[in-house]
Amino acid sequence: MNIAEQLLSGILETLSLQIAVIDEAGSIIYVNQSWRAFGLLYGLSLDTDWFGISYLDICRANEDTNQPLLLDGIERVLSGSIAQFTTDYLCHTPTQEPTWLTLHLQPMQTTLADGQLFLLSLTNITHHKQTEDRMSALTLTDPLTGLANRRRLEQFMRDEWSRAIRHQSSLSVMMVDADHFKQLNDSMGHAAGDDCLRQLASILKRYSNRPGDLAARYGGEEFVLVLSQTTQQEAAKIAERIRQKVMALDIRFAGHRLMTVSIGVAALGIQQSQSHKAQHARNQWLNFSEDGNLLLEQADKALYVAKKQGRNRVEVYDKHHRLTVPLSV
Ligand SMILES: Nc1nc2c(ncn2[C@@H]2O[C@H](COP(=O)(O)OP(=O)(O)OP(=O)(O)O)[C@@H](O)[C@H]2O)c(=O)[nH]1
Repeated sequence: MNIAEQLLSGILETLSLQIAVIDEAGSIIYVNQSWRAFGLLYGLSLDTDWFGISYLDICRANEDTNQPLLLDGIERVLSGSIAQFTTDYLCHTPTQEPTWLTLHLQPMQTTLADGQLFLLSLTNITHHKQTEDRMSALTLTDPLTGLANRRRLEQFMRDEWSRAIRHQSSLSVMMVDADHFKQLNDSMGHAAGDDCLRQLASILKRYSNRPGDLAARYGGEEFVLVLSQTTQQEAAKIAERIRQKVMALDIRFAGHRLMTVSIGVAALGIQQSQSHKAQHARNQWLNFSEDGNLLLEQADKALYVAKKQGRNRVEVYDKHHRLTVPLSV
């Protein structure tokens, strides 16, 4: 080997990137040190002879890579129908935490072999994925209380609304608003006000344990609790318990005023029917399924009534006007 060749070989063997060179049939011609080291995680030795093994067969034999999209991408590059292919996949090795890998394949510019050669690289992107997950959790969380923020709530409502209609199950939401909070802030100070909001949030968190439940900060001193598979009556009972738990915090301000909340409850009712008319109406509702906001608006109207009626109370959206989706069975 001359100096340039030694240098090149040194670079390839030192790279953390896993590299393989494959031919038009997908057979491996070369793998670097990182590729061999990754093989250790599957119980292979560093001396494993990779030469001549079909990379396509390796992919087909592994659950993580036996995906139509991935195999199709590789085959299309090898046949020359696309110039290059990149995809991310989650790799479960038998011996370590799942690893996110980016697979990239493209033809090489070389005259070494009779046919075309291709450079295949696998880059570990687990660290980037974890950062991405942390960032997206941050953008969906309210920093003061740790509850979901409004953006997360909107996503969640859309999903739960269409799930409730599809599965013909009930869905309740409640809007919880601290009473006279401006006065509380004025008499106790903003920092103490923040602490009260955190205590209120932790009560709501306790009532949102199932996967279909969510406690969110809607804004300011207003919160929303979404309860899947919960009827209007059940939600009203929970709302009443929450109201009492807030009183039991025994937070006093402006002389002797007790911190309380007003709560508005609204629920999606289900009316089961086999009629053609009901089927038609159901399809119309399904088309309407992005509109979980309707329930929030109704809970907000009920909350307005609770405030008007003197605060520290639970109001349920008028049951004669509540949303009733006709569903076929
Ligand atoms: N400490 C604190 N206060 C907040 C926060 N967000 C909103 N607020 C305060 O909450 C108060 C809400 O006031 P209003 O909308 O008048 O409502 P209220 O005084 O609770 O009156 P009612 O809702 O009618 O009982 C305002 O003074 C806001 O400054 C926050 O993050 N921390």
